Amino acid sequence: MSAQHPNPPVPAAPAADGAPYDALLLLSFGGPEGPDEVVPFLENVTRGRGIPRERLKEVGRHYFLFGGVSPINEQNRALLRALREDFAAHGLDLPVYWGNRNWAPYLTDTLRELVADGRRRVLTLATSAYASYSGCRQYRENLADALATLEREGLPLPRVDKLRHYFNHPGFVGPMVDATLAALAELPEEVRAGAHLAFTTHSIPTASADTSGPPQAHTEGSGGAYVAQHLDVARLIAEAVREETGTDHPWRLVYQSRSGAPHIPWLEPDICDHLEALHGEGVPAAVMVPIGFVSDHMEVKYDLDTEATAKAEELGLPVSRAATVGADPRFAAAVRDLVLERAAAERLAAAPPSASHARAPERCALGTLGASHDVCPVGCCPARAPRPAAAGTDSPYA
Ligand SMILES: CC1=C(CCC(=O)O)c2cc3nc(cc4[nH]c(cc5[nH]c(cc1n2)c(C)c5CCC(=O)O)c(CCC(=O)O)c4C)C(CCC(=O)O)=C3C
Ligand SMILES: [Fe+2]
Repeated sequence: MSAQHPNPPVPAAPAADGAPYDALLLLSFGGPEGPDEVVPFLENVTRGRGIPRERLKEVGRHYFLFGGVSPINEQNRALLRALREDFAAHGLDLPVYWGNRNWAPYLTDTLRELVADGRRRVLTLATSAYASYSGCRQYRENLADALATLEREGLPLPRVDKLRHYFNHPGFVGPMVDATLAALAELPEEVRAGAHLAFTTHSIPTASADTSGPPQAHTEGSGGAYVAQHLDVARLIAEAVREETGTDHPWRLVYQSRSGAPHIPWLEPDICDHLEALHGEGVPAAVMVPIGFVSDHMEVKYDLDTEATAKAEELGLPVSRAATVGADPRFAAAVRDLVLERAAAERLAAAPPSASHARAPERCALGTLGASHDVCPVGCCPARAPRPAAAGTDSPYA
């Protein structure tokens, strides 16, 4: 076609260049989509993780309250659509695939499909914005496991990379600022000005928080990169809200969704204890802002909208809850920006020193921490029992 055309038409704007990548992989947690799927899903999640039986029964009950359906898969389908629309609208010709850690579509099946389609260079977007074992390295372990399966099956192995942490990207923070303003507006007017902001994220064992991020950030009792990154986002949102409303809403980073044995220390305070403390201090209202999550999945729908909201009602404390970014077009645009940034960085790394066309990409980031590393170094967010992890310096795969 175009090879025979004497004068191929020049595109009006240069197409966005995703090379060397030939696929984006949306990698997420997965969730059940019916009552029969709840128990097998929870077995997948908790295999070998030492979660008490009682806690499992309790968490199963949360899913059954919602008909056995987690909202997370539908939310990922919406994000897929948003990404594909955004890429198409901006000339980024990169197919987007989706695979999960704990439920269908399973990551291993997605990787098989991807190589069958001829894809060999994959960039991964995990639905967790921050550094932690659960939110980063565990996904890298899942990638290594899936690659090991493909290898056993004699399939070609794609090279798999992972996008940097995006907690401080303006396309992630911006929608949360708007959501916080909207949640403030939902509070009764007479308590609004005095409302506190309760930024929430998933609690993790303090030992795991202290070793989150690259090794140089590992100090006992510090909370590591996990806590530092959340504090930076919380501060950014609180400042933007003050600029917008003219009111200085006091804020705190708190935690939710604790599991594990009671004698093991996890990050505190819990959102419910925090609401009780606020009420005790005479604070008139609170906004819960789940900055730790990318969509309004079960941890948000149950732990905040059901449990914490019931607690607030019992106290007589007016509360509202800010939406997560979900499939916001600004988030989809942020992913495109991160893909193009990483693709440019990979082209630069592969270019001979004399190549003048390869330029260092701009790395967009708000706050005090700067843009995160592209490739997790050795010892980043270590597991209790070391296992192979892909898409890092210590990856057994190229
Ligand atoms: C940091 C973090 C994120 C945020 C980053 C990310 O998004 O990845 C996250 C997300 C999620 N966690 C989820 C569900 C669960 N997490 C559990 C257990 C655990 N999570 C942990 C941490 C995190 N979890 C930890 C340290 C455990 C203890 C056991 C272990 O070390 O693995 C359990 C077992 C039962 C329980 O104890 O709660 C369930 C069912 C869902 C799906 C929701 C839905 O279905 O809509 C999502 C998005
Ligand atoms: Fe979790």
